[in-house]
Amino acid sequence: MSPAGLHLVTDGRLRLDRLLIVVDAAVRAGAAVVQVRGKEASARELTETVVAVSQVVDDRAAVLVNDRLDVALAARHGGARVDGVHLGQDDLDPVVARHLLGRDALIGWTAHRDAHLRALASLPEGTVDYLGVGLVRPTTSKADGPPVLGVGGFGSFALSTELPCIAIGGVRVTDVPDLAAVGAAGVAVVTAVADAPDPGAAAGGFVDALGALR
Ligand SMILES: Cc1ncc(COP(=O)(O)OP(=O)(O)O)c(N)n1
Ligand SMILES: Cc1nc(C(=O)O)sc1CCOP(=O)(O)O
Ligand SMILES: [Mg+2]
Repeated sequence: MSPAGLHLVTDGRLRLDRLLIVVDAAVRAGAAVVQVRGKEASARELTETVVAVSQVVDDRAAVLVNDRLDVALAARHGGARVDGVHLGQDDLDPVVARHLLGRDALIGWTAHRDAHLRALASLPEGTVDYLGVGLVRPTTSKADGPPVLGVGGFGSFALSTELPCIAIGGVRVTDVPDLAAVGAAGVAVVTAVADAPDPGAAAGGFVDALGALR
């Protein structure tokens, strides 16, 4: 399963009915990955959201769970197709996630410092499939986010790893050509799609911009 393309990261502020409309529009437009993120949700609420997202997505995109390996496993146990997880540096060990989710799962890890690359190098080969690297620009979607790298900082980081790097943090559709030119395999967005007047059109803009550069 390839991590390349547009990742829609869901906006935990949205009600479930609106969230599913945004997910459906983004996937219809060609988003490759939907990452379900709900920082305030209980494990049970987040599992219900993952199951509902998985039903809407069907086989049109990969479904990942942000942070919560337990939720990914619970949703799978309930019969939902969950393809993997996106883990941060403070989340469960990706080695444990790989062990529990299996060889075919898609596992992403957040990285934006040299120390993260050293930690990556200490993992068994094949543990992590891609890196989420940001911030590209300031964002209102993550409290206490990491420092802004800008496109140049993202590019330097991407050069120092062989794993595909997904750019995140305030990414706009007009950033895509520059990000792709410095090595982005894809981009992950919350606001640029969820807050757009027409989320499907916004997602389609990203998909077209990424596709035009392949
Ligand atoms: C694609 C992608 N990249 C990075 C992140 C950030 O993950 P994390 O550091 O765990 O921060 P939270 O999303 O948990 O606030 C991501 N979610 N997706
Ligand atoms: C969830 C998340 N993680 C980031 C990181 O850099 O680790 S930035 C981010 C939020 C991205 O949302 P938007 O597209 O609205 O800026
Ligand atoms: Mg996290």
